[in-house]
Amino acid sequence: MTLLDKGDKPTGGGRTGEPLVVLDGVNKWYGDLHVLQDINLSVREREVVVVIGPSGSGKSTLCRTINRLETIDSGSITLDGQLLPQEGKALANLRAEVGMVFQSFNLFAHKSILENVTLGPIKVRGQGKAEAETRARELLDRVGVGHQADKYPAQLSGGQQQRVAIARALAMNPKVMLFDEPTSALDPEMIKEVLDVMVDLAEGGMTMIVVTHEMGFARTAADRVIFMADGAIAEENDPESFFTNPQSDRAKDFLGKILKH
Ligand SMILES: Nc1ncnc2c1ncn2[C@@H]1O[C@H](COP(=O)(O)OP(=O)(O)OP(=O)(O)O)[C@@H](O)[C@H]1O
Repeated sequence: MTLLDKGDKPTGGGRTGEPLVVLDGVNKWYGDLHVLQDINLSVREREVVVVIGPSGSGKSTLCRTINRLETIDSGSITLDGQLLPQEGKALANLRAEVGMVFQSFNLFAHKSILENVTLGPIKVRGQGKAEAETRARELLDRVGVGHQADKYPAQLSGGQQQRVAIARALAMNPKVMLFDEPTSALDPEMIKEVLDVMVDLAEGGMTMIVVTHEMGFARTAADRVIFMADGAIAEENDPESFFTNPQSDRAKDFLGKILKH
């Protein structure tokens, strides 16, 4: 079973559709550090883009600019043709359309699992409680934690909490899901359960941008791998070509190190 049937997504012939998230000449500085350097990136509907690169290369910052957790200094970012708003209600609505899953699960400790998932739909989307709860239970079932709905985050394993975080993002019916190292804080046996949910999402046609060190996921689920170095997109390719024939010395060096582990 997939979390989203292909039929739920617009069809465009082939696996991917129209450009959905478009970054055009995006630059960002932290003081003197040019953390994002002229980023041009177009992610299409239903495309799964995996972003890899050395520590400090700007991967998280890239994700955070896409849902405006960070502002940019120049260039533009559009979602479905709309410029990303900077503030106010429009920004809250935008965040609802861009689901984000972080390394740390960021669940509300004093709310039940069910409440964690219904909060956004009720507060931001204006859904009724009953409708939000029905949808939340459905999503929690689908990520395999439906039986934990009445518990609190501390009573769940890390892998279970991360699956709740994914359900919480999906409850807002996002157009795109961003994952920033979603398995980095997990014990090895829990990594697979989270990756399985992500593969399921990818197969279901969700548009995804995933920062990860899980090269198995990149090889099997990605349509495209982007290699970042020093704040720039140094190289991009389909996974097969990227992993078998990286072009730049930086990418070769990076893969040499990461694939040894
Ligand atoms: N709020 C901030 N203020 C100043 N510098 C920052 C800030 N956030 C990140 N940086 C710096 O920006 C650079 C890019 O950071 P970023 O977290 O985007 O990299 P990354 O590729 O995701 O790294 P990692 O794989 O280690 O998470 C780093 O040098 C980091 O120290």
